[in-house]
Amino acid sequence: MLLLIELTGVSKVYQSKDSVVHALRDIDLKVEKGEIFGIIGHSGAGKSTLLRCVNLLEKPTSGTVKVGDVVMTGLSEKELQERRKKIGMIFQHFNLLSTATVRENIAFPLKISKYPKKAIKQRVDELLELVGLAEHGDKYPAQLSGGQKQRVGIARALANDPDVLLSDEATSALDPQTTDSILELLLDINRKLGITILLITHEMHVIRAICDRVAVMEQGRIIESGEVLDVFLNPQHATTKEFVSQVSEELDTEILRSKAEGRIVRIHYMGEMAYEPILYETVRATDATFVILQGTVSRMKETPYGQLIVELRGSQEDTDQIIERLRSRGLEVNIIL
Ligand SMILES: Nc1ncnc2c1ncn2[C@@H]1O[C@H](COP(=O)(O)OP(=O)(O)OP(=O)(O)O)[C@@H](O)[C@H]1O
Repeated sequence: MLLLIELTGVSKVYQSKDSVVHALRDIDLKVEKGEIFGIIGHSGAGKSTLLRCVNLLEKPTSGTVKVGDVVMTGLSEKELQERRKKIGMIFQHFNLLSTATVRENIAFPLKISKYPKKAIKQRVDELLELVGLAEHGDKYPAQLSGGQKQRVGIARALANDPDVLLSDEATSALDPQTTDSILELLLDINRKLGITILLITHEMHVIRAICDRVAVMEQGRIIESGEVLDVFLNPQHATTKEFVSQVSEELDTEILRSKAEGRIVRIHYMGEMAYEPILYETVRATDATFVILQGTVSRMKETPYGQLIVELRGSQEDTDQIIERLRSRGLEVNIIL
């Protein structure tokens, strides 16, 4: 895989008269070309600072930032301005010009890049079509819904045909339904244009919906990172577990404990895996029985992903054997009780 963004040993210290804030501490991050990479963390973890260090809107105190072949931290201000044209950015509050129409907002970066006038109109038409706003070009931002405003933001960010899109909490100001439609648009853009997306969020839902890999930040550090599925199935750090629980079914272990006669396990399955026959066959080979206590199906990006909470009733030996066999058939099994 080709690396598109590479941060090495990046630190950022904000220093004022009476305080020193270590916003980023020795960050190493590699984002591959074509992937959607998510950074999640609580408020103050350093996400915005990290994102803004990628296009050098924020200058790292130390470390290097490379985007494509270009060492961003080695560029002059003029060179930076040029390189930034190929790094689009979208924002939580859209940052649109309120006195300009949708078309004018989208045309803005093209004018700065000295696009020929005729080509601008055509490019804006293409972008309006891409983000689903073909009918709204002559409106002003105040006449649009939040989701539509973000679509304008996305069109503007894509105007100069960037290789990277940085997304700073792009869906945080939107309701859940609108959030999903914007996430779908980002996924669509990633697929159609092959554009690499680096996004920051405090919502695990966003990570699960569209990201390939995720990094968890806390106090200026990356505390955990990996493929989204691996992090979901095996969160290591307490903060990661907390984020994962945002999108997991809550289990009332007290109730389970009082009702259960046997051992309770959580089985995760992915894609079209036919878990029920596997479970049935595996249990049938022993003297044990099972009861399904809870089952959910959701999506991880576009792959169906489910969890099944099962009570295994039988001897320790039988239930051990069942768990081992399920695991050997590729299912992820966690023992809850
Ligand atoms: N310009 C600045 N001057 C001084 N301190 C700053 C500045 N920008 C950010 N910080 C501090 O750096 C730390 C990281 O902030 P940052 O905004 O990157 O976090 P975040 O994870 O994006 O949080 P949020 O989601 O609240 O924006 C915080 O303690 C913040 O107060």
